[in-house]
Formats: sequence, structure tokens, C-alpha cells
Amino acid sequence: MSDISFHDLSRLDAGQRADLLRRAETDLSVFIDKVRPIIQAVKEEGDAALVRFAREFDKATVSKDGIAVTPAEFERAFASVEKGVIESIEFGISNIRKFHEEQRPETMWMKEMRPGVYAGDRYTPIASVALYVPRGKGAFPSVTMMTSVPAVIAGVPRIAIVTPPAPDGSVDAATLVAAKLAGVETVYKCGGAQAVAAVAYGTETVRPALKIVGPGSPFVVAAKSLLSSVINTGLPAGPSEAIIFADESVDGALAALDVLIEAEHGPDSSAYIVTHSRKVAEAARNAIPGYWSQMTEQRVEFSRAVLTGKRGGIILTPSLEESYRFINDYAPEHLEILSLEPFAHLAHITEAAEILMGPHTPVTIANFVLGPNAVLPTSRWARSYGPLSVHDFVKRSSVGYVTSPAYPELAKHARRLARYEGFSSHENAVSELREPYLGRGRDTPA
Ligand SMILES: NC(=O)c1ccc[n+]([C@@H]2O[C@H](COP(=O)([O-])OP(=O)(O)OC[C@H]3O[C@@H](n4cnc5c(N)ncnc54)[C@H](O)[C@@H]3O)[C@@H](O)[C@H]2O)c1
Ligand SMILES: N[C@H](CO)Cc1c[nH]c[nH+]1
Ligand SMILES: [Zn+2]
Repeated sequence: MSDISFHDLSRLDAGQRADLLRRAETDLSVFIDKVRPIIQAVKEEGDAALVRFAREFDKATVSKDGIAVTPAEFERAFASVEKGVIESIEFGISNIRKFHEEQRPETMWMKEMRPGVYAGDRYTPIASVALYVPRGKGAFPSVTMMTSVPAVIAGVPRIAIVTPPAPDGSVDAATLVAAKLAGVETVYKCGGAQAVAAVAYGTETVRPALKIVGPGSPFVVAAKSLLSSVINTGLPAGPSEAIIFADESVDGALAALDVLIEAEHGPDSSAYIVTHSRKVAEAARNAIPGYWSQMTEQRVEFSRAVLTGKRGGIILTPSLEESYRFINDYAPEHLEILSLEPFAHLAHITEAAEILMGPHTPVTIANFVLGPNAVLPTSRWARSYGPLSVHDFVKRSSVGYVTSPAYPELAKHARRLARYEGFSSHENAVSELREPYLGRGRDTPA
């Protein structure tokens, strides 16, 4: 018998069930208190604070003039990364690019809403965006691909990556390779809350950006929440989490194999197997220790903390319907539907950021090379946010054009509403004061 947390949903009261929905970032207050002074220091001291925090939190020596990655560092990275890894980065980028090209909105559309009245949307890239690539409990060239590719497709003119330095002051080599292959060549060596503050306020080296996207530890999530009135912080992507839903058509051992994927990210991750089959649940529970013997010590430590703790384990539900209900309440970042008939379950799931179907689509494949974005909302934010996409890197302006013949009718209705709302200038603007312009101008858009 293993010490994996095992929850029989039918025996839990409402409070205990609600506890299962909690994530590491459900209560950010501890992290907020820690990052507030970091943010203030970066605002006041700029590069000097980045150098100091690199030493304190990353044990890294980075000089002020070494914060920006140089072309020589990119070259060294290409020389040091194994050819096979570069090939896989290229493979991943090509799928991610293919997927995200589909999301590229047309530059502008306009329809004739009624005779002589035209309206539509125009999309333009955000002028400057920062991409956060984590590096605490792992290196993330995959996050570099997932954030850079859609930003480049969107046509963002100024893209910069921020990422924590290693103790030797370098940026992870494969991250630099992925950045360059995706089309991003500005990389700053700073991570955590100090990186979010740097791109929000700017420093001597780091140029401020209008938006920051990318996942991170609760320190990053807390910094984003504090700075959300200074910089657009995009979708909330914190510690990785997954639900592996399994029905009786699969072996519980496969669910065990897959629940370990996201459980190994860190002790702050969350990962559950959800099943209504006691046989699947028991088989999964028995199989997990065997997989631990095939993992590195650090990843065993992380996944054990998750699966034996309060944010992971096995949830046995009383019925298939209760499994769906729990999954929708939980709103996971990643959901695997482990079934030989996964599409039979799909219609019942409405709240999940990523839904991976069947036994050949494990989270690993989607994390790296499937094509859809693996930067996803966590902590139940999947109920109102979707995955990172090209749309995160563009903004929309609406465009309207009223022709002279169409104007009087619209003016009549607008005038009435302006008067009702008590806005006299609004009303005057659609009164006879405008008449000198009637009959002038184009009768169709350009
Ligand atoms: N949701 C997603 O789409 C997604 C995708 C990939 C990764 N992730 C998650 O992103 C997270 C990345 O976290 P990470 O830790 O690996 O890297 P990270 O870069 O987010 O965090 C490391 C940084 O945190 C800061 N930090 C560490 N300890 C601190 C302290 N005591 N006080 C203040 N700051 C401190 C440091 O500046 C350090 O550089 C993981 O939890 C992973 O699961 C999520
Ligand atoms: N699981 C992460 C998103 O939550 C993505 C990732 C990258 N590398 C490994 N995993
Ligand atoms: Zn992962």
C-alpha cells in the first residue's frame, strides 16, 4: 500500500470537496508580501536591483552590462546544444507555427450593417511584449517556443524574453536556441518578480513593455497581480496542474504514468487521477511507486510531495457524472481523457484549458510538440481564460463608416438616446449643426 492521497468523493463533505479545488496560488498573500519590496527596489534602482536579486535568488553573478544576452552568447548556445535537441526544437516550432498561423486574424473586416452603414474590426500587433520563460525547477525551451511563435506570427515589433540566469550567469542554451529559431533575439537575464517589475517600469538595460505573458512560479504570479495596473499581465499561468480522467476501458497504470507528468514540475503543482472505477483507482495507486523507481531523485521528491499531499492523488467518484462534475468544478489546466472512446466524454467537459484525447495524446506531447499552446491558465482560471494564442499579441480596434445617405436615420436614433442619457454635446453633434456636410464624402469605404 502506498501513501498516495486517496479521496473517496462520496465520503467527503462540501468543505473537504472544496479543499480539493485549491492550488498553490489560491492564496497569494504570502507571495505578495515577499515580492512587494522586490518590485519597489527595481522601480527605484533599476539594473542594480536586478544584479542584486540575481545574486540573492538565482545565486548568479550578472553584471549590469551583462543583463542583455549578446550575439556571442547565442552563438555559444548553438554550439553547445546537442544536434538532436535542436532538431526537436525545430520540429516543435514547425507544429506550433502551423497551429498558430490558423489563429492569425485578418487585418481588417468591414460589413455593410444596413444600407450605407459600414462597420468592422481591425487588428494590429501590440507594440512591445515581454515573454517570461521560467528557470527555477527546470529549463524551458518549450515555453520559449510557445510564447515566441505566436508573438512573431502576430507581428509584434518589439519582443523580449526575460528569464532567470543560471549560477554561472548564463541563460539556458536551448532557450536561446529556441528563441532565435522562433525569431526572438532580445533576451534579458532576470527572473521572478524582479523581471516582471523590470519590464513594467523599465531599467537602464531593460526596455519597458506593454504586456508580459508566460508562466511562472507563485512569485511571478504575485508580481503580475501587483503590477496589473502598470502592465497588461495576460492570462494567469502559475504552477502546472493536470487531471487525468480515466474510465474502465484503460488500465489504471496508464493513468498513474500520466499523473506523474505534471506532478513532477514542483511541490507547488497539482495533479489528480479522477475515475469512477475502483479497479482503475486501485491499479493506479499500486503503479505509482514503480514509476518513481524510474525517475530522478528531484522529480520523485516533487511528485511525491504533490501526490501524497493536499494538492494531488487519486479521486474516486461515485459515478461517471460525478467525475464530469468534479472536473468542471476543478477547471484544470491540462486534462487527459484516458479512454478508448474519448470523444464520448468530450461533450460533458466544459471547463478545462487543454483537453487531450485518448491513450496516445499524453500531456508530454502537448507540452512540447503537438502544436496548441502549452501556456495555459491555472488555478481555475480556465473557467474564463483560454490558452495563450496569437490573439494575446494583437489588439482590436473597431472601425465604422456612415455614408451621407445613411446618416439621417442613425442620427435620429442616436439623438433620442443622447437626450435620454442627458448628454447635450452628444445630442448637438447629431443635430442640424452637422447639415453642411450632408451629401459629401464617399458612398462606400475606400
Ligand atoms: N501554466 C503554464 O502554462 C505553465 C507552463 C510551464 C511551466 N509552468 C510552471 O511555471 C513554474 C515555473 O516556476 P520555476 O520556479 O520553475 O521558475 P520561475 O522562473 O517562475 O521562478 C524562479 C524565480 O523565482 C524567484 N524566487 C525564487 N525563490 C524566491 C524567493 N524566496 N523570494 C522571491 N523570489 C524568489 C527567483 O527570482 C527565481 O528566478 C512551475 O511551477 C511550472 O510548473 C506553468
Ligand atoms: N506543463 C507545462 C505547462 O503547464 C509545460 C511544460 C514545459 N515543459 C514541461 N512542461
Ligand atoms: Zn509539463
